[in-house]
Amino acid sequence: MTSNCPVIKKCLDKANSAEYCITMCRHGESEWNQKNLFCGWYNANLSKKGHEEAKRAGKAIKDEGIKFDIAYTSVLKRAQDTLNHILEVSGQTKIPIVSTWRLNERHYGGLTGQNKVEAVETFGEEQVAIWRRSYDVPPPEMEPEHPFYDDILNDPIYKDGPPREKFPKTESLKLCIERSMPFFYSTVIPQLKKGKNVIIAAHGNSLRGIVKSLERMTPEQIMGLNLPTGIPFQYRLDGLFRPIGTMRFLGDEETVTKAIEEVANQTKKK
Ligand SMILES: O=C(O)[C@H](O)COP(=O)(O)O
Repeated sequence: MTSNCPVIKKCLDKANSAEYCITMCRHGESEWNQKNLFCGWYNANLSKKGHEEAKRAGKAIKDEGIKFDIAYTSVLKRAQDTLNHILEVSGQTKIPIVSTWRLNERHYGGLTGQNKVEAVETFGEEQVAIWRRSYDVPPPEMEPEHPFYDDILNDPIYKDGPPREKFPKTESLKLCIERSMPFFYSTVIPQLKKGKNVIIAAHGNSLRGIVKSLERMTPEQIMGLNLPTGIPFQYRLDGLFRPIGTMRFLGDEETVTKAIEEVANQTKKK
């Protein structure tokens, strides 16, 4: 794209010249992933397999010689423990880590704690697929009598937010993006602008929201995106933070494809 306007030309030159790289990774398998339960804001542990996945993610980053200046993660331990494994294995435990609820998994509302296959038996495959992968249709709200309502609302990990009056009862991907992307643009992008190497360790849907925003995907396109647990991926970005090419996973294609299919098929009977 070209322009004779000096201001536009300067902007285009900047966009075409600058290049940034950001690494992101969904947490390793959690104990609730292992039980095939909707998890959302419940603070589940990593499973044994999830710890191993996170260590493998660290090895992949170490083998590529990727060095970070700063790391971002959610307030949920499955993402924080994944990040710690990555930084320990790749020998960079001294970098600053910022944890924020804004990078939390999307809140799964009343589905939290439900088995995904049983949810399909109750609500039907199409409805569950819409709740899992659509852009703006949230699952049913988590009501005060929900078995995990108090555990989540009163979890001390939320002492710094969100405020009680804005504490979510459920989230669509759109609502998740509305609290994650302001953080991304106001906090993460400025670090990239300063030439810092950034890693974000977060969750399947909070990362889908970042990918949708970066790639300017339509609601139809984002429906088809599933992210595997514990496999880092990178974007190269131009001066306007638009992706140069698509996401690149740090793993062999067969492993990545199989892991993505497993996520997509979690609602199917084994
Ligand atoms: O929160 C959860 O249940 C999972 O981490 C994401 O689940 P999904 O892949 O069904 O959205």
